Amino acid sequence: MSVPSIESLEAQLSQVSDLESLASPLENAKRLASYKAMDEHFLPLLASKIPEWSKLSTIAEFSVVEPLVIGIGSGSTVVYAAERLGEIKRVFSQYINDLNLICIATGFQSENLILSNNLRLGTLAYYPKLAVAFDGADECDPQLNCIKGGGACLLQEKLIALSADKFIVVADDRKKVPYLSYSWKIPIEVVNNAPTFVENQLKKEFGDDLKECDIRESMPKKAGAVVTDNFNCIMDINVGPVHNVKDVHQRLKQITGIVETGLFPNVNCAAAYFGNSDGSVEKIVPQTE
Ligand SMILES: O=C(CO)[C@H](O)[C@H](O)COP(=O)(O)O
Repeated sequence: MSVPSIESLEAQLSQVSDLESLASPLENAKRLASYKAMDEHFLPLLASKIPEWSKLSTIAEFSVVEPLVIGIGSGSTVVYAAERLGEIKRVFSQYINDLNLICIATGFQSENLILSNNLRLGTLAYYPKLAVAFDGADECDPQLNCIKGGGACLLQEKLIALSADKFIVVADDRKKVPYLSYSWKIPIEVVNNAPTFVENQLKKEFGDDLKECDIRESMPKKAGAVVTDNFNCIMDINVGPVHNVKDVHQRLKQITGIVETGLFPNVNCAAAYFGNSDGSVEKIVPQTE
């Protein structure tokens, strides 16, 4: 059997337009954005690892030597990114002995996503350098600064995003905002006995700009506060519109008891894909000043 071209394998991947419609236009939009992002950022990476592909004469002859390390985030949108990666692995594994594809999770949900799509789970300790990380966002501004943490995974999400050569956001179009804290509060991960201390420090630091400061509750599923994968709690705060993302992040970070903030000033976010309910996807790359 001859080895098919990479392009013909890519053509074996499902076309979103041929897939059964999901429960709502919003879910279709999330899937569309995720599939497009995965195709545009993972497939070229995979192709670059198998440059001698055309010279192979037998199937299952080739293994990728260097691990391809990918971050898979949390939330409801990245579910479709993991699904697409699982499909790519399935199709290419017909011809490649070992893709050597390792996925790093941003938390409990993300681990299950990786495993349920038959992807190989690795740890950040063992694979500290990622080629690319895919994740959702609660808000994303034109410079691709983000608010994350709607699913309380912000600490691990930031570790994974910053460990990657590039970070790719997948979202529906509700997440595209002119500036951060447009409609979302900022989640902050706080040591679990420190919310009162932190609130007092926030009042000192932000004065009247601190409009809301709530401990995130788990009710009705559990009485009491949400406990993160790192056994901390989450506070959702409103300090007004955030225009200088780095500055607000740093002012929060210097408060003892705040482990991490859900503000993600853009360091390596290369693109954001926003799925629209009309079936289109808008791709945004950072604006240069
Ligand atoms: O930051 C997150 C979890 O901590 C999520 O990525 C964010 O909340 C977006 O979720 P969704 O894709 O469900 O809109």
